[in-house]
Amino acid sequence: MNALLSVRNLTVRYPGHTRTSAPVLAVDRASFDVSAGETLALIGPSGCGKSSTAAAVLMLRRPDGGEVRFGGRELTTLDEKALRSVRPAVQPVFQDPYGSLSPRLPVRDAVAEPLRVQGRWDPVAGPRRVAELLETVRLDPRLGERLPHELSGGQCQRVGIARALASEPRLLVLDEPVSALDPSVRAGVLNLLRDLQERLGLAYLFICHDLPLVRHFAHRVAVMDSARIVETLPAGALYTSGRPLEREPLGRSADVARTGSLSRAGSPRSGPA
Ligand SMILES: Nc1ncnc2c1ncn2[C@@H]1O[C@H](COP(=O)(O)OP(=O)(O)OP(=O)(O)O)[C@@H](O)[C@H]1O
Repeated sequence: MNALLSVRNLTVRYPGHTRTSAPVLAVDRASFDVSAGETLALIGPSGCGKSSTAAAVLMLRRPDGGEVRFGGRELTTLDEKALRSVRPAVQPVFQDPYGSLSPRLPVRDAVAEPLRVQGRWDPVAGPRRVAELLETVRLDPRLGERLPHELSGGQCQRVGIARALASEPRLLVLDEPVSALDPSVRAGVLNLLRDLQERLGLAYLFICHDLPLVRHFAHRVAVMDSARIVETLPAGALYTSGRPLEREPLGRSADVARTGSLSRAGSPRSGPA
């Protein structure tokens, strides 16, 4: 099966922090595929390059090398005008549910915004579509009147997902989509994402620090360390029955895969979270 997203030798560099310091190599020749209906998790210690990879896939940052092929089109060579026709199909969902919404925009306008920006707003069908999108993410359409601060974190993240769905995407880049949420509401949002994937055949690039959650939610896992993808494996192979899986040593990332967790500081914790 042809991959929906095919990334080859992706390289992202940032300028050095001072005029004399060397550039930061944030992503070093990363290669991976994501198919329709599939979730590929991107895991690794803090600072290893996950968000930079996501930003390059979203074309929020032009890569410094490599290819990002989406739906058969090579994105890195497209100019901004050509990219505009592709952007709706690749949508982000970010970690901070409040930060990704404008504080003064009622929920219904936040969800309608992509339709307006893409010239697809219709005064009759538009409000109906917004209500339908809110129902799709299991929110009462009457919440559309509210401002983001009048919603819970979980409700706000559902609005973020509804807003992404308004563009009729084929790939969602989920950058730690539940890590800012109360543990009691995480499962609801993840179940929603899984149902949407099944119904709509969405592909997910899922950035996450929580390995038990990755094992539960993803199909495959790409392990990043120091800007490189060091291994890609089935999510079920991260570890089995809570017992460490015997694997060839791979340095820090292998420790992470064995022990089942990552700390924000980048050092693995001593056991499954
Ligand atoms: N705008 C920037 N300018 C300079 N360096 C940056 C910039 N953004 C990220 N970096 C550096 O690039 C490297 C990769 O950062 P990135 O945010 O992609 O990692 P990450 O794996 O997503 O980390 P985290 O899990 O903490 O979010 C880090 O060394 C980081 O300091």
